[in-house]
Amino acid sequence: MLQYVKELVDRLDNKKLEQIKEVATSKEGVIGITASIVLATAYSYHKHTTRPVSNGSPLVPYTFPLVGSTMEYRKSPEAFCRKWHEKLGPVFRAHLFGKEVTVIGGHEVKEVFLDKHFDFFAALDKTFNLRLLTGGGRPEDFKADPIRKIVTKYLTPNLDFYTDRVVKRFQEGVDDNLKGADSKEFFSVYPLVQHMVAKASASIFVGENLANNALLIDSFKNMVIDVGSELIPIPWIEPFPTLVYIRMWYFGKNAPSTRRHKQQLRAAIGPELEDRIHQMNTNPEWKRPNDILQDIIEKEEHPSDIPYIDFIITMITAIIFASIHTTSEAATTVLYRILDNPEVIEALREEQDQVFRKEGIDENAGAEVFTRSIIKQFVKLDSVCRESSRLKNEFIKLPHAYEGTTPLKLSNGAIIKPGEEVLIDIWKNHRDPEIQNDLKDVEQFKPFRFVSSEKQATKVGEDFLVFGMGRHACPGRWFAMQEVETIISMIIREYDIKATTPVTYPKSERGMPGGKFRLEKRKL
Ligand code: HEM
Repeated sequence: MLQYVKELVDRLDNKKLEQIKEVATSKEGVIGITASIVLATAYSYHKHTTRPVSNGSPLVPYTFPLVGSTMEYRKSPEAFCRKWHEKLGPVFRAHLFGKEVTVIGGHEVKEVFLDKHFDFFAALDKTFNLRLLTGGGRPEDFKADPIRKIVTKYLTPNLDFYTDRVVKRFQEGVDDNLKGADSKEFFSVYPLVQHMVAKASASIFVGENLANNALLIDSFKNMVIDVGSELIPIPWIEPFPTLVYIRMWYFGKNAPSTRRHKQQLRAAIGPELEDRIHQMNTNPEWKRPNDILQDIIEKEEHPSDIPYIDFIITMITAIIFASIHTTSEAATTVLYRILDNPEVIEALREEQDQVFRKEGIDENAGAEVFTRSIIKQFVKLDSVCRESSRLKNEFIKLPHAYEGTTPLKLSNGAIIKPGEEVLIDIWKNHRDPEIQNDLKDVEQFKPFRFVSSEKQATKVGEDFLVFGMGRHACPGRWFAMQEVETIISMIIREYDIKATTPVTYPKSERGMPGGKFRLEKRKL
């Protein structure tokens, strides 16, 4: 029945969805939805008695249908992963987030990441559909492929070229926060690095001029957080894809924060776009700005059936969603590890001095020395970044939808049916000594363990899944890690940093490390 309703909603246009909203919020609608939920629950309860095996995989037993094992997982994802891996092995079935799914860890993750029939974005769309959430664009414009192409063609090959402006904007980001003071205690790392990342990324994505626009920077920083905070999972909705879908659409249509960000992006990018097109058409002397926006204008075809500005805003929105929060969170994770292990700071400063001496760089030089080729020589720093990311609170995530047309049998016997989703168990692979190539003390943070191992922080594999793996592995990872490593390099070179309260690490799947810290200009 629910599948039928889902298909119905998929075929509806916005006007009809408005009508559904009216019905859903009426008294009769509420009674109808409640009755459907009760009926579906009863049906599901009847169907799901505790079975030892499901679709060829051992099944995590659960008592209550619909809820399944979600509560057990959310109470302590780590305990859940540990317990069920020990009992059931690297691949098992579990009723999580509203449905039975196959959870895949161990070497078998390759069978998902390397199979072209598995699609991360198709699965993500069901719980985080960017088009619905931002209330704009056409379904095909919010796909990964065009964004992947833009990142791969225009961003990654030009990272060296962009170094100067990145460093300048990082510096500005710190100055904005210190407001002329030499020292300040911060409540948390995230807002500081998020501001730095947003400014530097904006200067590359939409250009130097727009990176000075405070409202646009506000959207770069807060769009993802505002949308994400509206989507805190509601356990009673999760089992009903149609309700999840309506919730996203309703939020995208009506939430004041969505409207604000859409308006801010349009108000900033619209006039800039008009001006650039005017200049390109009329002024042969015009100096072409070097940024991703200009690359898109000149080299990307735009669909003729949507206004040009909508196309551009859709692209920029998708890039913002992929890049700003992810990179800021990564930098936050690394910086807290360093604050928690202050001896690392001295080792990293020594590494900088050694590289500077080798390259004949004056030891009093400013942050502009952190070019890509210099950053690449900071192997200790890179190891700290990989190790911090390996131990991050990543548990069971990265849903992948199986888009093959016939059932697929994994090597362990698990059957994946067309249309089903699998989830990846990052926690297991990041802590399994065998997968980790016989690393010792896998639970411990050992900052320099990857120094001589050819395992850079951007090197994906079954032992490092932060950026996914295979042909859809994150194409922005070189840019992201360069930003993270430049931020850390700059901060430790120019400031003394010290945790002023104990660093805390989240035990749940949401959240980041926390704790206050002090930044103080170094007296060299
Ligand atoms: C530390 C920061 C980042 C993390 C942790 C991260 C993580 C990920 C992950 C897990 C995926 C899915 C991979 C898969 O399906 O196997 C992904 C895909 C993607 N990421 Fe990132 N990402 C980061 C930064 C960025 C940046 C800075 C950009 C762009 C400038 C970016 C653009 C993309 C795109 C376009 C895809 C889709 C690739 C495809 O499906 O072909 N990411 N990212």
